[in-house]
Amino acid sequence: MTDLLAPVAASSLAEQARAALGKRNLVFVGLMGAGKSVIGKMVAQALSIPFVDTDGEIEKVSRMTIAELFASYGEPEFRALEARVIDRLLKGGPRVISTGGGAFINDNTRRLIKQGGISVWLKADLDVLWERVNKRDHRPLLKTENPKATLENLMNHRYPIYAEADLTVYSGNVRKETMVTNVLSAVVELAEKGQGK
Ligand SMILES: Nc1ncnc2c1ncn2[C@@H]1O[C@H](COP(=O)(O)OP(=O)(O)OP(=O)(O)O)[C@@H](O)[C@H]1O
Ligand SMILES: O=C(O)C1=C[C@@H](O)[C@@H](O)[C@H](O)C1
Ligand SMILES: [Mg+2]
Repeated sequence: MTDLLAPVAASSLAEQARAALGKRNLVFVGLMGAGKSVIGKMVAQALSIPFVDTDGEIEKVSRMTIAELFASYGEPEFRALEARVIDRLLKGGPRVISTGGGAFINDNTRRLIKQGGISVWLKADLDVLWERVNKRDHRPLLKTENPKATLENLMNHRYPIYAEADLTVYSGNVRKETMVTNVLSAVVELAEKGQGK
């Protein structure tokens, strides 16, 4: 009997989260490998609202890969373009927006996100992140002699800033579906606390 009831409970959580969100965007932030793209897309499906990944959108508008953008124009230009793209995307809510790892660290972009949506930090430990990112080598910031140490330095610098997000959801070695449930529950809880902005 419990199994038969489970899908009803799951769909009502998504409905509650969707109602709590209203016209606002749900914006995923966090370090490379935290799961912003993959979990963001699944959360958007659960909420039946559009999903957009800012790295993908930047690559689309520039017709270049992120690695090419960094190589040709440098990080400051990339951050300026990222801020413009995010500003535009935030204006079309409700959406789930998964940002690149450095977006929320940029003061201008963080201010835009705080104004334009509910932010969710997917927080993960170094070993979990490393396990996920070391399988591919397309991330320009990790093209260093010791990429794991670079990732750790980024964590030390960025975690206090990601902590400014409205919600923090721990992204450990749990199933992706569990992550989706945890995110939806956090959105509902935020609204229940009356802090849903
Ligand atoms: N909970 C999870 N369980 C298993 N694998 C996961 C989980 N979350 C993410 N992954 C995997 O980790 C990898 C990195 O995830 P993803 O690309 O979503 O990270 P990201 O936060 O978007 O990183 P980036 O900032 O580089 O875009 C992917 O292969 C994804 O399938
Ligand atoms: O953490 C970062 O600063 C980055 C993460 C990626 O998502 C890309 O946005 C880019 O590689 C920079
Ligand atoms: Mg991503």
